[in-house]
Order: sequence, then structure tokens, then C-alpha cells
Amino acid sequence: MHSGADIKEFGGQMSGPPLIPMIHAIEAASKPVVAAIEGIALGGGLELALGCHYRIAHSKARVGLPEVTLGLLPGAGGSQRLPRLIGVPAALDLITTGRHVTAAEALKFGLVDQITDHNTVNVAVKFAQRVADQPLDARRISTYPCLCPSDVAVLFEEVMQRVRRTARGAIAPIACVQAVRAAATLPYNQGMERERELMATLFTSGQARALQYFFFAQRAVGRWSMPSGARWDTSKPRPVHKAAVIGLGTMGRGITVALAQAGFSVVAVETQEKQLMEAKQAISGMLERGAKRRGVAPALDKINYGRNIQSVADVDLVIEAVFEDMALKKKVFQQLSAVCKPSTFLCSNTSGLDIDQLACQTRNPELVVGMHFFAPAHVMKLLEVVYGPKSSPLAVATAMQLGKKIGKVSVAVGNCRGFVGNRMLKPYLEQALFLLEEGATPEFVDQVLEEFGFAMGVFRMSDLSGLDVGWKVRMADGLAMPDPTTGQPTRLRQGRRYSPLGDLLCEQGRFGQKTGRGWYQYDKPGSQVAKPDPWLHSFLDEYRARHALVAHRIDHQEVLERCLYSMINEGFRILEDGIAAGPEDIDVIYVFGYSWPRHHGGPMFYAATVGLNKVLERLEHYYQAHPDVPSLQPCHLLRKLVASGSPPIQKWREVIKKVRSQL
Ligand SMILES: CCCCCC/C=C/CC(=O)SCCNC(=O)CCNC(=O)[C@H](O)C(C)(C)COP(=O)(O)OP(=O)(O)OC[C@H]1O[C@@H](n2cnc3c(N)ncnc32)[C@H](O)[C@@H]1OP(=O)(O)O
Repeated sequence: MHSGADIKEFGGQMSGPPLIPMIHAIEAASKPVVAAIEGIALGGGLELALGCHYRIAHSKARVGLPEVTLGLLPGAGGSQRLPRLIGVPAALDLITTGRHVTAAEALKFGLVDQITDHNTVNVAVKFAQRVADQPLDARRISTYPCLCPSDVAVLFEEVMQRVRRTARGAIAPIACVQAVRAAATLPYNQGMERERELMATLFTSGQARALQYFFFAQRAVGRWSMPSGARWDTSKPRPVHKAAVIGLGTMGRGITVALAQAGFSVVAVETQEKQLMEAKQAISGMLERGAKRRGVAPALDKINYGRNIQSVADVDLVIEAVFEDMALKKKVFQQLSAVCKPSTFLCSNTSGLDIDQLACQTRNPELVVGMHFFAPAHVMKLLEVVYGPKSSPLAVATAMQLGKKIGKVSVAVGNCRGFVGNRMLKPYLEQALFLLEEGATPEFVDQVLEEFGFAMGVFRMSDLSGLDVGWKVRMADGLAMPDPTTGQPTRLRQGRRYSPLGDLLCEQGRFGQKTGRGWYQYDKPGSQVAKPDPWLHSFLDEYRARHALVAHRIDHQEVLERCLYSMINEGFRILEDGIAAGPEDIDVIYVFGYSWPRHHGGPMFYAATVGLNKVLERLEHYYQAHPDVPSLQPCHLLRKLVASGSPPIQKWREVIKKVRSQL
């Protein structure tokens, strides 16, 4: 197995002999060199194999050039040899996506010469003996002409456009296309020179650092810990064979699909007859489409539907996904506690309600945890596993393990309003509304955020998820109501600045895409094409006039800083409160759950890149200008980190520990 270069070395001195001359020496050798590929050959590992004269792979092997996912390109000749071996279109696919391919697919591409189910080295030795006398001139890939389709210029143009569209500001995929274009248009030596130049730019880029940090962050979140000291390596999960989902709305349906696709038996309960019928149809459709894509049989028989909560009596784990209403959820947890076997884990898919209050409804509160999925639950990779003060390490370990089995990136977090993701989203959304009050338009705010790399700006995202969702929560919190004395929507609630703009839109029935109107207008309800809405612009003008607000020019920098730094500040509060164990947890949640651009590493890594002192200074500036917005007040941990000389992100945990021990 060769997983390529040691990524940890990229930040410093690389050990070992330089790879490029070594690969050239192998390729130039007068004796045949056969690569025997077992396990995986990625990155530099595959580049080495491409320098060999033949490649034999075990049938279970996987190969790929994943450098792009680390902000790099295949810089040891991979971008020049692969297109010469398998053709430009296939090489562009592999190099720009970084995807791993199976041995069978590699054989189809002509990337390997033979696959075997036996001992690969033995087969490779026999192969070498067989070809020992054959001339090698035709086996040196660097000498191959790069076979291009006749419309290669059009192909490169199309791929470049697609890559620019999907890269969301990432530079490595673009450099990968440029490197392959060099292979297609230049002699090998000049192509290698171009590869070297492009790699030199990428190698020292902030994006490469961010992506390499994120590679390790993803792995670090699996090593969860709880404030009690319980940890991933000392807490054993209990196996789950049969699970139940309660409530088959959008979330419940997605969760059911995710469980069934991973091979779990699922009892899916929905008490409303009509909703149950619709859910059955929708779930079957999702399973069938997913199975077709993956070329397997749909897991329809894994699911038993029912209207009665009694039918979950024998399951090992339940995920409640009923409407986001505490009273309703409490009732469901009381019923579950009465119906289920005492050892059943009871989990809630709440997106921010208090897990502890739910645990209190049950006989075994230590078996209660949150399992917060993200919509669509069968697609989105993120799962927040939320432990309350009573949750046992066993329950956390089991939920984390289940998450892994259904293909999620699971992050264990503490219990607080909104957990990590939605708690940090609140100041971000709040700033976006304040910016509208002060003179910005939804289009401008979204444009700035999308240029930064978010898949969708805050207003397009709100229109997609539905404005009524937050409205209901604000009503339940007693926020979204007019001032009882004046009947007017006030801009100050509970002692702090509040923007009622979202509530006012909801009062007009503007719930976003689903109603065809929200922060934007749509051709029809359900349409996804957002268009600026002149009505909204007049509405904002009238609103400002009513509240004597003078619109001022808001620039790109102000949008970005206020939206992102207020969110980051909340991230520091979360660390200070011990809700997330480390910055990596927050970053992984934001990349996988909130489309934070991965090449910026996540909000906490981004803060480190910008410079903590700069983040602090800008927050102080904005807080001075808006003293009624507490989320702009720099938090203690941020100040402490700056006072400690802004240590690298890998050292933050030490400062956090000190700050927490002083609390
Ligand atoms: C001037 C230019 C000259 C060019 C020089 C040559 C340059 C070559 C470029 C490269 O080779 S870039 C690296 C390309 N390779 C990769 O991107 C592979 C990354 N790894 C993976 O995708 C996966 O780890 C895996 C290999 C598919 C295995 O997955 P699995 O789920 O089985 O295990 P993990 O938990 O992911 O990993 C286990 C453990 O190993 C660490 N690790 C894996 N790969 C690397 C690596 N390439 N460098 C350093 N560390 C690696 C991983 O972090 C885990 O560690 P932990 O401590 O247990 O968390």
C-alpha cells in the first residue's frame, strides 16, 4: 500500500530521495520494471507506478491522483504521463476530481496491464520473466504522443468552464486542467516544466495549507472526547441491528433511506395516514434512484412501515424526527421510553432543542443523545452527535459508530441552543439582515458570500430552506411579534438589536422558493432560479424610511467581515464553553453541513489565516459601531489567544484548556 507522500511533510522539509529523478531513472532503465499494486497507490505512489514499464494490480487495489483534494496537482510527472497513457478525457476526470478508481476501472482505462486475485508480487515476477526479452521503447510513457480527440480545444474549454464553476474559487482544479493541457499541447520536457511551475505556485498557497489541515481535521473529529474525560478509544459502542425512525417528514424520510441503504432493518413510523402513504412512495423512489445510480438492488425490503409507535418495541435505536416542537418531542420521548426495551438508545434529530429536556422524559436518560442530520439526510455527509449532561459515553460511541456505518462524518458536540452549526449560523444570519437594514441588497450580500466560496449566499440559502422555519422558532421564543405598545415591529428585542425583516416577509406569505417569493422572486413556487425582486427593494426602502434608517454604501469587505467574523466569534465562544472539543470539530461541521468552502479550511482555520489579531481588531471596530449587537463583542477566548501571541491552530487546545480551567 502506498498512500502517496506524507502530507505532514508538506509544511516543512521533505525526506527521502527526490521523486522525479527517481521515476525518470526507473523509466529509463534497460531492464523491465513491473509495478505490483496492492492495497492503494495514490498520488506519488501512482506516479511511481506510472514510471514503471508495466503495472499489475490486485483486484482489490485502488489507484488515483488525489492531489487536487490537497490543493496540489500530480507534481511528479503524473499530470504528464497519465494523459499519455489513458487519454486526455479520462486523465482530466481523474486528475481534476482526485477520485480513487478500482482495479477493474483502472484496467478498463488501460492504467494497469493486468489484474489478479492472487499474490500480486508473485504474479508481477512471473510477468516480468515473460516480458524480459521484449523491447522497452514502447513502454516508456513519457515518450508516448498524447492522443487527443479532434476537438481537444473545445474539450479543454468546456472542462475549464465546468471546473471554474464548481471550484468556487479553488485554484488547484484549474491548475490541474492547465497541467493536462500542457501534456496535450507541449513536448514532454516542456510539459514537465509547466507542471513544475504550476506545482510551485500551488505548493506554497494558503489553499493547499487549508486543504491539508482539513484532511487531518476530518480524521481528528473521529477521536471524540467529552468534558467528563470519556473518549473514543475507551468507550465501546454497542452493535445496532434494527433501528426505528419516528416521523416521516422530509428529515425522517432521508434518515430512513440512509439507514436502509447501509443495510439496517428500519421500522418507519408515521401516525398520519396520508403522510405515511406519501412517505412510502417518496422513500421507495429515493431508494430506487440511489440503487440505480450505484448499480445495486434497492433496499426496499429493509423497511417496515407502521402508524403505531408500539411497533418499535424491539429496536436497538430510535431516531425521532417529528416536527421541531418541544412539547411534541417530549410526548414522543415519554411514549418511546414506555414502549422500547430498556436498553434502546433514544435519539432526536432536533436541530437545536435541549437534549437534556428530552432525556428527562425517559427512564434511561443516559441512553439519550441528539443525532442532528442535515437535509437531505440521505445525501448530506454531516451528522452532529449531541451529548447532554446525562448522555453516557456508550450512547455517544454508539451514535458515532452508527453515523460512520451510514457514511456520515460524525462530530460529537455538547448540548446548547443550536448545538455548533446552527448556533454559529445565528449571528451570521443576523448580520446579513442588519446589512439590509443599513443599505445592502440580498443580491449584493449573496454575491460577496458566493465569491468567497459558499455554494449559496445567505439569502438564497434561506429561500431554499424556507423562511417559515426560523419564523416559527422566533415566534416560539417570543421574538417575532410586534411591539405590544405601538403595534410596530421594533428593532430592539430583549435588550439587543433585532431585525424583524424576516418576520415581515413571512407575514406576507413569502416563505422562499416553495411559495415562489422570499428574498428573491421565482417564476413559480418550487422553482430554483432566484431573480432580484423590485418589490423587495421598495419594501426595504419603505422599511428604512419607517425606521428613519439612512442607507449607506456597504462594501465587499464589510459584508464579509461582519458576516464571517461574527460567526467566528461565536465559534470561539463555543470552544470556550466546551461545546466543541477543538477548532477542527467546528471546521468539519461548517464544511460538510454549511457549504463553507473547503479551500478556506473552515471558519476557525480561516480566522487563523486572516490573523487572530486582525479578527479581534475588526470585531472591536464593528462592536463600537453597533454596541447593541452582543455577537460582535469579541469573546474572552479570542482575546486570550491574541494575548498568547496567536499560536497556530494546532496549539489552540492548550489555551482553551487554560481558559476553561479558569472559569
Ligand atoms: C515538488 C513536488 C514533488 C512531488 C512529490 C511527490 C508528491 C506526491 C503527492 C502526493 O502523494 S499527495 C498525497 C496523496 N495521497 C493522498 O491524498 C492519500 C490520503 N489518504 C487517504 O485518502 C486515506 O487516508 C487512505 C489512504 C485512502 C486510507 O483511508 P482509511 O480510511 O483506511 O484510513 P485513514 O483514517 O484515512 O488514514 C489512516 C491514518 O493514516 C494517515 N494518513 C493517510 N494517508 C496519509 C498521507 N498521505 N500522509 C500522512 N498521513 C496519512 C491518516 O491521517 C490517519 O492517521 P491517524 O493519525 O490515524 O488519523
